[in-house]
Amino acid sequence: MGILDKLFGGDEPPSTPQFSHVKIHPQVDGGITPARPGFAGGTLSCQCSSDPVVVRIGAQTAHNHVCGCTKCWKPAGAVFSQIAVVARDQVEVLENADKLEVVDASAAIQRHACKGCGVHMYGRIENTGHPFHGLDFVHTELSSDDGWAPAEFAAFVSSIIESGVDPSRMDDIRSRLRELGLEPYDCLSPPLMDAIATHVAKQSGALA
Ligand SMILES: N[C@@H](CCC(=O)N[C@@H](CS)C(=O)NCC(=O)O)C(=O)O
Ligand SMILES: [Zn+2]
Ligand SMILES: [Zn+2]
Repeated sequence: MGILDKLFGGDEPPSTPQFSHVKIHPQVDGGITPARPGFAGGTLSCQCSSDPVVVRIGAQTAHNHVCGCTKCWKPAGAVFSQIAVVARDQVEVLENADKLEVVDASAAIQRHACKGCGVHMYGRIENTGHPFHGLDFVHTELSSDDGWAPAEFAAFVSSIIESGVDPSRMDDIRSRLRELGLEPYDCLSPPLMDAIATHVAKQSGALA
């Protein structure tokens, strides 16, 4: 294929990780930017053009990943969300807190969404017995600051079918995730699943 075909379209789609017709999420589709060493947080803003909700995150996030579940907020057109955790005491609403509402009070993760644009600004676990109590869930793509920890894996991949993705596309989607270095799992990653199981075993007494 000549250079003009490559630039302006030929028969074969380019196959480098930067160019794929399988779209996952805007933060990973063009390749993944590494975290900046020493990065210590920033601010998130919702998508309202006036009076946006602004949230300060006072630390680097951990366990960033793309999530295919139906409950996490996704930007328009994205098949996956991108979500990370940070200690809840590092999350502070700076502006327009009155625009926030909890989308589903019965969910384990209470997602505080903007009533204006629908973006989830943070998800909080209020159940003190939950394995992830103390951690808030945030979408760092809502920040214009550079240096956030990038996605490391893909969670709840099969769940994208529940949003209407044709099951016949799953092989291509899992291949693309692996190409991007995002190992696909149908629940959380093994370290996080082990952490949950350890917590449950300690609560039941099966582990000391
Ligand atoms: N298949 C379900 C999975 C939902 C689910 O379990 N989501 C995970 C990942 S965010 C979770 O921890 N949910 C807890 C919650 O939503 O409160 C769906 O897509 O709705
Ligand atoms: Zn908004
Ligand atoms: Zn999710």
